[in-house]
Amino acid sequence: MFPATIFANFGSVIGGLMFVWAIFQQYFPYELRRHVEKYSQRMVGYVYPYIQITFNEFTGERLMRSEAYSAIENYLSSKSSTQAKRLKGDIKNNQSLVLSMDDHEEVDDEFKGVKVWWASGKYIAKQQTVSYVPVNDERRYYKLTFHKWQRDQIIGPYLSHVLKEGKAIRVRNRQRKLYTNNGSHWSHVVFEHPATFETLAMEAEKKQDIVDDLMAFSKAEEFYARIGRAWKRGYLLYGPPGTGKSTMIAAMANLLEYDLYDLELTAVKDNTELRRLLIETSSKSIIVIEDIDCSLDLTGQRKQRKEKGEAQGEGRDPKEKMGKEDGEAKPSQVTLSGLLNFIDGLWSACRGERLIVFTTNYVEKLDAALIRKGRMDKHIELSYCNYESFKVLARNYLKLESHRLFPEIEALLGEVKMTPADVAEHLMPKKLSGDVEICLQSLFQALQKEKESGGLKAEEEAKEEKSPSAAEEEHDQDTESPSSNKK
Ligand SMILES: Nc1ncnc2c1ncn2[C@@H]1O[C@H](COP(=O)(O)OP(=O)(O)OP(=O)(O)O)[C@@H](O)[C@H]1O
Repeated sequence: MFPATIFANFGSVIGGLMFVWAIFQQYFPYELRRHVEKYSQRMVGYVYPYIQITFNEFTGERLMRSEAYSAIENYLSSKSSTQAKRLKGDIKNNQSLVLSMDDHEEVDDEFKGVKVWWASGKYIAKQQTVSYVPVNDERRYYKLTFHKWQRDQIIGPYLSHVLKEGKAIRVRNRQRKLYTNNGSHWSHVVFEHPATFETLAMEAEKKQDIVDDLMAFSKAEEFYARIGRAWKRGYLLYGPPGTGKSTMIAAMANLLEYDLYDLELTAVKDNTELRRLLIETSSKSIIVIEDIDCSLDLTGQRKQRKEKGEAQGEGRDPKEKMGKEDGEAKPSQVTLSGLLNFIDGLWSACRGERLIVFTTNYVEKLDAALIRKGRMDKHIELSYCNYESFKVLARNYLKLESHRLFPEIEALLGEVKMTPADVAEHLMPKKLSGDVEICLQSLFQALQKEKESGGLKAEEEAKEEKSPSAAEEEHDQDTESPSSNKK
């Protein structure tokens, strides 16, 4: 038979079937049609060896965007860019180009030796009866097809793998945020601090220990679930102003790719407001309470806002640093017990991983209840610049590994207390062309001047030996469980 004849016959058969279907739809009652559809689908089911699952973009009565659909979209984006012929491109978070497969495309995937197929599609939804705004009624979906023999493998492990991976990709691609509370509300800006653990001036071993701890925490979801504890960890960073506490927090956020919530306790009205603010924080975040000693006093009462600057002593005023306005002094209402109750109770009930970080310049002022084990799991001391930290700064600022002045600077740093912030100030080139010699000379002279003006470490240590402070006694015991407060 000629192909033309075949096409003619085929066309007339299709035409005939369509005619019968149209008549059937028009003259037979809905109930009968439903039965015919049901049984014909069952018949197909007996011979069709595949299972299909559809994931619609919008679900529920209020047509919320489905989380599963977004996760699948993220999961498929890398496969789409290598397999699909027609792609859609979009810029997400103002930064990265995200590709996904266009409608009616298909990609395949493999999971533990089992092959599956994903197809994208769309259909036009029925018009809503009342609509004052133009409605885009195209509804998209992904359809997953797999062999029915693999039902258990795909519906269980494969789908949870897809959802988990898809969510992880979204977290990696998202633009991270720095939240600050203006009274009872969080407002945010994009968080783009460049600090990393590589650029942080600190002893290599201590740094590695912190990085390992953070990484272990971020991967410990199953562990926390097994032992029945909330996936939370508390850090206390203490040390003089300018030793890098804020820089370390930024490095932590960059390492874990978490958001930052900078909680200004003195701007919070009472415990109820505090609770609300903390509950509003999202998963994968670091909640920071800076200068905790200035926000809560030892009796557990919050200090008045005016007092905070005064209590700061030699430290810089954190309000100044965060660019916050100074308000009028208000009666204190946020209490230490309010904060502790939250850390122990409600906060634990919030799903997802969170770190809480307290910083202080005066660890000895803190209440024992606040920093006891279980609340603050890790205590990290940031201290004056030593030679190892100086070498990190010299590498960062001057791209220097060695120099004839290094031995003299090493000797001086052993004798003089200078913060990494001050050392960094000297190493900051005055001109962009950066004269290494000028910077090192400037630091060398400053250290010498400091030594001559009596800032000798040895002298101070000798004095401290005569009357050891409560803080140091504690610190000697164990940096993992530092000072309880000696009132
Ligand atoms: N350990 C460090 N490593 C690298 N840079 C540092 C370090 N410490 C301080 N700096 C530099 O000094 C500046 C001030 O440091 P930072 O604000 O982190 O200190 P801080 O201990 O948080 O001070 P404060 O107690 O006053 O809040 C930083 O912007 C950074 O450039």
